[in-house]
Amino acid sequence: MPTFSYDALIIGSGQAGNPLATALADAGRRVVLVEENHLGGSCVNYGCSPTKALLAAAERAHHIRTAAEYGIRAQEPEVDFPAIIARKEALVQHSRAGVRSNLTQEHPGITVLHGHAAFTGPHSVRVTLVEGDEREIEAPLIFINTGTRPAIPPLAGLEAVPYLTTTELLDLQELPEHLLILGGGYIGMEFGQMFRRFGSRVTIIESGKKLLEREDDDVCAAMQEVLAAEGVELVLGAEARRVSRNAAGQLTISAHTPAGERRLHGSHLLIATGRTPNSDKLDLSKAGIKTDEKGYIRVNSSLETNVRGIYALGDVHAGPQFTHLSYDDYRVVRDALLHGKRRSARQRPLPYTVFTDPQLGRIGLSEEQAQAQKIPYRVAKMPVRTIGRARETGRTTGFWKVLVDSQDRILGAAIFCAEGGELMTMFQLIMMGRLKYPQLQNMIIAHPTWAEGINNVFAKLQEPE
Ligand SMILES: Cc1cc2nc3c(=O)[nH]c(=O)nc-3n(C[C@H](O)[C@H](O)[C@H](O)COP(=O)(O)OP(=O)(O)OC[C@H]3O[C@@H](n4cnc5c(N)ncnc54)[C@H](O)[C@@H]3O)c2cc1C
Ligand SMILES: NC(=O)c1ccc[n+]([C@@H]2O[C@H](COP(=O)([O-])OP(=O)(O)OC[C@H]3O[C@@H](n4cnc5c(N)ncnc54)[C@H](O)[C@@H]3O)[C@@H](O)[C@H]2O)c1
Repeated sequence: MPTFSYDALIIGSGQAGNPLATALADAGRRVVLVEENHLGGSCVNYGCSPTKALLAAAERAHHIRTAAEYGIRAQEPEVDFPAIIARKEALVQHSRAGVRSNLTQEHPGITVLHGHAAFTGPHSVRVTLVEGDEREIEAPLIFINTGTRPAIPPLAGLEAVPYLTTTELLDLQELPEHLLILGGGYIGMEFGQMFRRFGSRVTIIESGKKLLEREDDDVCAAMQEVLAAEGVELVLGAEARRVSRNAAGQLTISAHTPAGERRLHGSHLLIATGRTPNSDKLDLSKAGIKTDEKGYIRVNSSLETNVRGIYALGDVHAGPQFTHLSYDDYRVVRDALLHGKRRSARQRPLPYTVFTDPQLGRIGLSEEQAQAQKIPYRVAKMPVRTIGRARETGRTTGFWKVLVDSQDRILGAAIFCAEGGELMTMFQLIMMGRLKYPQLQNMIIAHPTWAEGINNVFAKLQEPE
């Protein structure tokens, strides 16, 4: 097997690996990047970007269906599902080609290998190329950015039925007549509303007592109300025991629920019960790299593993799994290695958005987290319908909930509102700038915008109940 030496080896073309490869190459390092599947990783190929393209189509269908509320007569939209998938695929191909061009034509200093990487020693890796050849790569710096894959729960009968994960669902050509979704997390909620709006019947089966278990009860209740109002069936606190398929192809999940035993029927089944790290096929033990009990690679605050010179970035180490965090992992490592600036990957702000309609934009502490941490707070909660922009656009569902500390600074916000992700980012900026809420109450804000809510939300500040 031929051996090649590089300054840096990146395993996985994820949201950290790609920019790190180009930054290192720009700094004159000889870099090799190994990817076993598509360049661009999950976000580009089967995560954020394709799902948001589908959600945009679903939202368009919803707008047409509700057009009469605005005095526009429209027919029930005809959903051309293969065309929706084709639009998504065009976007994916375009993005993937952009990543390829950046890593190859624009950065000839990077060697891109299409194959599977596994460790043979602390600083050596065997790459099994898709064509079948093998080569040994040695590098003093190795970055593992191999992400996750869908976790498949131990559900009796699952191996005998044709279930889907998001990866397969994104390439489906027929619209499911009735989609059963096991798991009511981010994927369950986004896909649940999306497929309901495409015209499928949807049942979400969630083991927890509420959707969005990390959020405050009022936020969860509001999300559940929105989904239920659109006709998504929610089966919460459900322990799925078995799945089966009859001769006609109908699927049935038998579940123990608070309302007793239930048999939930559907035409398709999406498994959305979380993710599992792609660390098990890396032969980490050959390099002595340690993982936690779930297989997530252990790292320190600089994202270095227990083996010097080997780093883990993105979802393959424990913690929240978002594109923007993986990208920030890249910045942490880049700054330390190329600019001599150390920054901890712990204690970072964690903004995130659930891309339902309305969106849930979240930053900082929830009320339950503030209570658990015994941080004194007051809470301001304002219904979205009090914002002029909401009434004008007819998007009055939701509320803003903002927590303020004893020094009048913002502790956190839950913005359940049209464009909630964008509006949440304003609160992130306010927190970054350490502004006090009275400074915001008299700020001149262009009228009529959603942002005007900032002037008024704090009028409702209350001590917690
Ligand atoms: C359906 C869905 C929707 C999502 N939506 C959002 C969203 O809206 N916003 C958001 O912030 N996040 C979202 N996420 C999460 C987001 O996609 C990930 O957090 C993000 O892509 C970070 O991934 P990463 O950088 O860790 O690696 P990834 O992007 O997962 O890349 C890892 C790469 O490593 C490759 N690989 C694995 N093992 C090997 C090996 N041994 N050798 C060679 N290559 C290997 C894989 O093929 C893969 O390409 C979504 C995820 C899913 C599944
Ligand atoms: N908008 C976004 O940022 C976005 C969108 C999609 C996905 N993602 C990322 O992808 C990751 C994976 O998403 P996900 O929705 O699969 O995971 P998740 O962890 O968000 O939710 C999984 C849900 O499945 C439930 N569950 C687990 N086992 C179950 C079982 N046997 N039966 C019924 N319910 C069960 C859990 O209680 C949980 O509510 C997320 O952690 C998130 O970081 C992000």
